[in-house]
Amino acid sequence: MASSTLISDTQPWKDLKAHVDDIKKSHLRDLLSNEERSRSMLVEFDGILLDYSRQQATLETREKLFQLAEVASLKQKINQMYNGEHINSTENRAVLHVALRAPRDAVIQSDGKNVVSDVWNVLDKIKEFSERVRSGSWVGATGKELKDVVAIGIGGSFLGPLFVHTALQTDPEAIESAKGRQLRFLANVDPIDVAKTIRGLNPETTLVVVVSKTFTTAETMLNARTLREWIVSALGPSAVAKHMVAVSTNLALVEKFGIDPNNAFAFWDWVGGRYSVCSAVGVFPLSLQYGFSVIEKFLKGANSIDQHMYSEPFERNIPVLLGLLSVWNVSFLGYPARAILPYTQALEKLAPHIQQVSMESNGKGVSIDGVPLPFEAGEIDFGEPGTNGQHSFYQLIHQGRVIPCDFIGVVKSQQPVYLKGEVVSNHDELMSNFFAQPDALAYGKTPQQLQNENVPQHLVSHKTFLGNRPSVSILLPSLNAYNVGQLLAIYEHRIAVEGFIWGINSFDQWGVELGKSLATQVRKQLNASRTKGEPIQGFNFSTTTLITRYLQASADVPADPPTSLPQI
Ligand SMILES: O=P(O)(O)OC[C@H]1O[C@](O)(CO)[C@@H](O)[C@@H]1O
Repeated sequence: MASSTLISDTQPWKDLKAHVDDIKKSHLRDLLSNEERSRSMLVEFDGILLDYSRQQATLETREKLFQLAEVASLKQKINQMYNGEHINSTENRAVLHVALRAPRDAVIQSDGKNVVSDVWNVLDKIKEFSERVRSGSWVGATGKELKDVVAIGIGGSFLGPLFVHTALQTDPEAIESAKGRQLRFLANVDPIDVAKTIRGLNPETTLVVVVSKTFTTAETMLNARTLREWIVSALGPSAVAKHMVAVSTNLALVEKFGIDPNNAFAFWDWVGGRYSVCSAVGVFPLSLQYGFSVIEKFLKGANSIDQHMYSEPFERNIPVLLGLLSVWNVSFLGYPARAILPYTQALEKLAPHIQQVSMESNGKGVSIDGVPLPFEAGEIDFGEPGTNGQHSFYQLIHQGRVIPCDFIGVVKSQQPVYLKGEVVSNHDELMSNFFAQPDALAYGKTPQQLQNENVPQHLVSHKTFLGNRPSVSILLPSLNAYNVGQLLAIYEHRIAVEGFIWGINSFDQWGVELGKSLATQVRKQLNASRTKGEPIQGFNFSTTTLITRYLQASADVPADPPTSLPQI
């Protein structure tokens, strides 16, 4: 396929379009009665079991998707990514988050340089520094141990680390290694978030980590200045050297801010913000909390999937299969959303993280060559852990819109509970739902079944479930640092596969810029109005009215307010 050809102009795309009618004629109820088909839709790798037999797809669909992958040059694109080619063409950057979790002796080149040695130099520095803090040999300005860490960052400099932290909080090994320590995150510029984050913390025992790839993000920098003020007002200006450290690709700005670059942990422009959890962005704050050895297992888990993605034939390649099926659901069956439904509370921050990775990566309107797409790319991701979600939005999933679901279950609970007299453990109860829901969605319930159950006629249509609603089931052996790394990499690669097929650039994010620059204009006018009484100008009637109302109603805010730190 010529590089400027849209994927939708290719024969395999057209074949899949034509195939939709055949698929829509069959019901999952019937497809699932074919055991041979179901068997061939099970894939196992390194303890993970993927079952995609509840997709509205046959073996013929799969074959056609492989033909689409072929014409989209999927294998070549994966290789280009792993070989450090500048596949993020609009920013002229390589995309090498796989290098962040490669073993020490691996060789991954970018621009003629083996980046793995740079990665391990930073990992060694993280290990050394975090051990000093954890052992109490690095202390605060008043000689007290730094037991509490606040990581300031937003978007990719927040969501991934929060997801991993939340997952590890229930892992016995991680709990043990985090005893007596606290890790908190500060993302939103809302002063309420600042107040909540520092509530109950003592600056004397707190280490603040400013995490920002660019070190220019407005929210992060304002929060960093606020917490610097919190430290300085309690301990004096010299305390910054002991209480503030940074993670960034922009060490010059780190220094300008007043943080010693020796206490900064670098990463590189070939790491996209939303793909940065395996860089110092995640590894540093998480190592402070759990110790480097726990976080190294997380990196090893991600690396296991990186190797699988690179070398496994597509028929058994978990991220490739998932990516192709997502394209099938979105672009052919017309289901634009996906629900991420982990049946473990430990993964409650998986969906928020994947929202960014997926929607910032694939929410694009043009091809990588800048040609408007004649189809809609990207997926709307949302989710909640089961069973909570069942009591929230599952009604819509069962009887309203068709939303392909990812069910994620864990064989061994990290915190099993067995109550005397109960028939099943709490974990069995949870997993009963994990096994039941996909079949409820797939089979549904027919009017005939309801009539056989003597349901009154006027309720039959209300109680009917059409079924034929697709899902995948992913079963993990347990949930520890290693498995969390595997799961992260599966989603990262699946999203890349979707983008490679759609022929878009999954690694830039120009769509976040417009709102940011408009906010700058508003900020300037708020300032000019408050300090010089200038009228609001240059906006439409609606925006002018809203801003003016805001200014009038908050007129008691002094033009040059005294410094105050939020307190709740
Ligand atoms: O790490 P930084 O540079 O502060 O950026 C934070 C986030 O902001 C974004 O640019 C979106 O606004 C994300 O892509 C990024 O993860």
